Amino acid sequence: EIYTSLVNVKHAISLERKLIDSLKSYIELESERLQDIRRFYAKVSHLHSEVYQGQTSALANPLLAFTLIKRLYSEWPNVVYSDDSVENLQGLRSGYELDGSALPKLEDLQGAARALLRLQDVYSLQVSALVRGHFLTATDRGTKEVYKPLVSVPLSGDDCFLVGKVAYEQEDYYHSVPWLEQSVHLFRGHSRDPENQGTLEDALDHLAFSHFKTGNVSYALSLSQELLHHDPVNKRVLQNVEKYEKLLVVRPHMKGNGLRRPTSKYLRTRQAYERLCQSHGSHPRHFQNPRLICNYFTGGNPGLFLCPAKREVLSLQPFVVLYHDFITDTEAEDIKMIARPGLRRSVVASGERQATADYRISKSAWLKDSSHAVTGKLDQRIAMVTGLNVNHPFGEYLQVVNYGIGGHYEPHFDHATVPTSPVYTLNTGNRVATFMIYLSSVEAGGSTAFIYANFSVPVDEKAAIFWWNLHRNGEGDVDTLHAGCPVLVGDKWVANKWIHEYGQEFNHRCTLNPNE
Ligand SMILES: O=C(O)CCC(=O)C(=O)O
Ligand SMILES: [Fe+2]
Repeated sequence: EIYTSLVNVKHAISLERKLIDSLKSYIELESERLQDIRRFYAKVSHLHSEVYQGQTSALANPLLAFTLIKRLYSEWPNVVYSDDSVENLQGLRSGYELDGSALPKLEDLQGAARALLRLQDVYSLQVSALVRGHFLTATDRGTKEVYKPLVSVPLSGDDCFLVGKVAYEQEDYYHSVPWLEQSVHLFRGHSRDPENQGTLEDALDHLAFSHFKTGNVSYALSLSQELLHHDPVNKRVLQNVEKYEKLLVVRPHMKGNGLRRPTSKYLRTRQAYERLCQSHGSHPRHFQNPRLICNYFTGGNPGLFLCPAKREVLSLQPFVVLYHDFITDTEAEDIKMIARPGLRRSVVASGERQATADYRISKSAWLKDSSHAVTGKLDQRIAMVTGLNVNHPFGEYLQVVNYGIGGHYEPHFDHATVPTSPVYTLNTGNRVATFMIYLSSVEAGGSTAFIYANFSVPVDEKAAIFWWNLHRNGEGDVDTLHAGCPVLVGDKWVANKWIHEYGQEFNHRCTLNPNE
């Protein structure tokens, strides 16, 4: 899987660079081959126009007769049956196939297309602008540019076709329609490029059917008629046209029921989630609530006297704090470097087991090897600022996460909510607290959103965020429902340290008060 981590996407660039080199040498070889053929063509046609001049008498010259026979016997076959073009093509293909296992697969293409649809939804992006390479979001007062790329790369008709087709195949016509509209628009009046998979006819076909499925029969009819214009004997389309015409006779004003966004079973909290993702860091400030303080924090720990933690209290219920400049650039780079080889598709708890899910798109690695000085140092610092015991198994190993294209983690709890959860396999109780370090910045998107608590925290490079997942009585705090918003632009890395209940008996008092 490439699309679930930007590390892999970056690797794909070097793959393509190699392919460009081999395409260049293919073009050179083919040009030489064509040049040779052209020279032969020029030679023979010159003989015919200048020497024979259509007169067979010229063949009285034995030299001309000999060369004619030689040409027909051996020169022409050497040209006609040449293997050179096949050899050149094989060279090109073997360069491509050599990297076979590292090349994107269908699931990558579909995953990347779904990422675009997700970004379109969560950030209310206009498809027509996206297609032109712009990130415009619809607001009450018109449109706003959420991100201004250095270079805007427009999409082609075929690009849009593939995105629309992914939605179409999921019977998601809300998304297939705008993408296929763009595809049809871009394909019209263009000849077919060899690299394309779809054609104007394909796009018209899918778009017409999407409209038919959503009840817009008259539009489905006119698109099908346009399609017949290009492919007049297409039986299926001829039948469709007949069907649509009959339907319109019965109900001439049929307009369709409009496009409705498909409901997702995970997103009961979708509206709040998307609002928080769009608002780009919307936590209340200390001037709005005087108890939300910023301070240099030591917690009485001598280890912090010389360099106290820069602590900002973001929320009191649930209790969430942000530690600015928690990690140095070098430490963040070291952690990423150590984690890179171990990155695997992130999983989520699924009953008693763990499984991949569309609602968490990232790769992650557990840093189990305590021989790395940097992980030990971080553990020590986390223990100092939280006052908690983070040694394994009271703290889990550091989990380093790299998000992929449009990577996200939809609203979830970090703590176990069922007794069978894999969280309990350490036998140290539930995850009482989360300590999450931002190891990178991002250009746009990717905030951490607290859904019920109604605030979001933008990715703040080198900062760390801490919150209690459990109430003091050990019950899960539903207010901690949180999410990693889709990364709009950038390469987002975080590291999670989950701290468990056991081992904290003298550090974090529990309570017998059932309401606390
Ligand atoms: O990436 C984020 O902002 C949140 C990640 C998260 O909640 C998790 O990994 O459990
Ligand atoms: Fe989480």
